[in-house]
Amino acid sequence: MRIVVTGREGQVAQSLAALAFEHDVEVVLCGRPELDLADARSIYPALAALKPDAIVSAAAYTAVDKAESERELAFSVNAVGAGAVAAAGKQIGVPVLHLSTDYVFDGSKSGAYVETDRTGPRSVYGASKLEGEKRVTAEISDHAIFRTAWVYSAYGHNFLKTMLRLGETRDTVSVVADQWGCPTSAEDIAAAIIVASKRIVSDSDPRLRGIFHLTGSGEASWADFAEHIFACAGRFGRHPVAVNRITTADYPTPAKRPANSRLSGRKLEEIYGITLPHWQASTEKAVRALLASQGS
Ligand SMILES: NC(=O)C1=CN([C@@H]2O[C@H](COP(=O)(O)OP(=O)(O)OC[C@H]3O[C@@H](n4cnc5c(N)ncnc54)[C@H](OP(=O)(O)O)[C@@H]3O)[C@@H](O)[C@H]2O)C=CC1
Ligand SMILES: Cc1cn([C@H]2C[C@H](O)[C@@H](COP(=O)(O)OP(=O)(O)O[C@H]3O[C@@H](C)C(=O)[C@@H](O)[C@H]3O)O2)c(=O)[nH]c1=O
Ligand SMILES: [Mg+2]
Repeated sequence: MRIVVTGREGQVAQSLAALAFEHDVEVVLCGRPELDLADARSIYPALAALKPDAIVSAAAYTAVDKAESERELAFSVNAVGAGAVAAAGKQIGVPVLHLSTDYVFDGSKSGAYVETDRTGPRSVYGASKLEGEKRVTAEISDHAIFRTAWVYSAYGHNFLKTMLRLGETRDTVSVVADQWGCPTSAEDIAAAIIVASKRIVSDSDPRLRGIFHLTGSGEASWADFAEHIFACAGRFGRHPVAVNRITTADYPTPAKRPANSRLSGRKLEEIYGITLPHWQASTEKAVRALLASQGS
């Protein structure tokens, strides 16, 4: 089975490529210049040429703060581009597995969000991803949308790598303790997406289609996440770094983020039988992989 993935250097794209062999699938990454999400006309020819059995729509404009001043580009990539990927899947005749985000929610709920909860993005990035979800749903019925969150890995840019970089030169890092969510390993997402792709390709059950929440088990504030990252790094010989727990008001950013974007994984568990590992265990794996590759 050949899974064609949008994006080349992205965390999820790279993790899918890394897991292909052990899951006995072929993963082909497809990105710029042939496939440019900001150029909708490039999308169908680039994907069709690769003869996919399933398409994983993982590429996106993910710079949350920058998106506030690049609204047009964010929507062109995350909304129009995502819709064009879905339309291409429909034309080729294969399912589309699309990635979305916890930032579609406003964060005012007290418990974990379920798939049917009302959305209300607080940022341009979140709004552009929500519009992407709507377009994917409108373009192709043979789709699954996976909302994930707080993604980290040894690849690309992410909070875990930012913390390890800051920790190299500091003894204390200030991190917000009043935003809650579910840190999620890109590798765990990739494994789940491969399993889901196999299911969706071979089973026309409508219950496998629609929106699903796909996040690491457990929950954390960004400060909790940072503390755990530094604890893991300490076990691999890094000097201790303290986390100064601050509030959102102490850390102004261009984009507003939800105070609570914990996602419930119950639907995914019930329908696909998939549960991701606890974020703490996967964070330790990612820290180990990163520090081993840096030789520290
Ligand atoms: N990162 C996170 O914390 C979260 C991510 N998500 C969603 O999960 C998905 C995967 O995220 P992640 O792997 O972290 O993403 P990354 O930010 O690591 O990578 C983004 C990818 O999108 C590609 N891309 C950006 N613009 C374009 C464009 N115009 N044309 C083609 N490709 C483009 C990049 O291309 P190139 O390879 O050329 O750099 C890169 O491969 C995204 O849909 C994202 O919205 C959801 C929740 C959390
Ligand atoms: C770097 C840093 C961030 N923060 C805060 C800012 C923010 O509220 C929170 C996270 O900051 P970041 O900018 O790293 O993360 P952010 O870009 O908001 O991450 C998001 O990316 C997109 C793509 C998603 O889809 C989301 O699920 C989420 O992962 O931590 C600190 O408090 N101290 C710090 O030193
Ligand atoms: Mg960021």
